[in-house]
Amino acid sequence: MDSLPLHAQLLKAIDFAARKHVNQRRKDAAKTPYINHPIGVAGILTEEGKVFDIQTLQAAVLHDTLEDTDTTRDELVQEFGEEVARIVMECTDDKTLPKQERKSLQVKNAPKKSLKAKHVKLADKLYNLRDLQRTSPEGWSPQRVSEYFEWAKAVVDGLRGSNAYLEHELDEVFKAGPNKSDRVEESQQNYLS
Ligand SMILES: Nc1nc2c(ncn2[C@@H]2O[C@H](COP(=O)(O)OP(=O)(O)O)[C@@H](OP(=O)(O)OP(=O)(O)O)[C@H]2O)c(=O)[nH]1
Ligand SMILES: [Mn+2]
Repeated sequence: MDSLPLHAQLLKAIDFAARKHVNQRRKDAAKTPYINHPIGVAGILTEEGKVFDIQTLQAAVLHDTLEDTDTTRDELVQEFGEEVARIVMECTDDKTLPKQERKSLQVKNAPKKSLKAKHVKLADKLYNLRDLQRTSPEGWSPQRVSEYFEWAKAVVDGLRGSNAYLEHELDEVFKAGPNKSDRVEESQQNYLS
């Protein structure tokens, strides 16, 4: 594994995640393939966070495999080594817990995460919040979207001090709030009328 060039190590993670998420879709009306999300999270890390560490990028691509597919920790250790497996574990919620408890544990545990896991978590939240600004998942009320923003802000506050670029982008998202796309549409309508 370590003998592969870095770009091949990253491709291996992308291929692994794509096969694991193959039958999953995002919750948007267009049913976007789920894999767009982990790849986008890794893209945010390089293009906006200036994070180029290979283990962090592999973990970003793999970050939802333990939580949302049949992937095991051992499999990640075998394929990608202990450090990548550890970062993915740090980004994984215990789905056997009730949802409210999972959500409060994310807030409570955010400051205790390793720097690499904090980077992945910041990029994950940034992707999901922008996705919410773009369109609501099917069945989500405006109140549920606002609550997600409020909760995500509490998690992000616990991750601060780890990447100024990502934190700045998140501040912009929080400043605009959940209805950004509505306002853009309105202003475009005004402009056209
Ligand atoms: N905004 C948005 N999110 C979607 C969409 N499709 C799937 N998701 C996923 O849904 C999760 C947020 O929804 P919730 O109802 O709060 O959480 P849950 O799925 O864990 O119960 C995120 O999980 P996560 O990545 O594990 O992150 P986290 O929010 O749990 O930290 C996000 O990736 C979509 O179309 N838009
Ligand atoms: Mn995610």
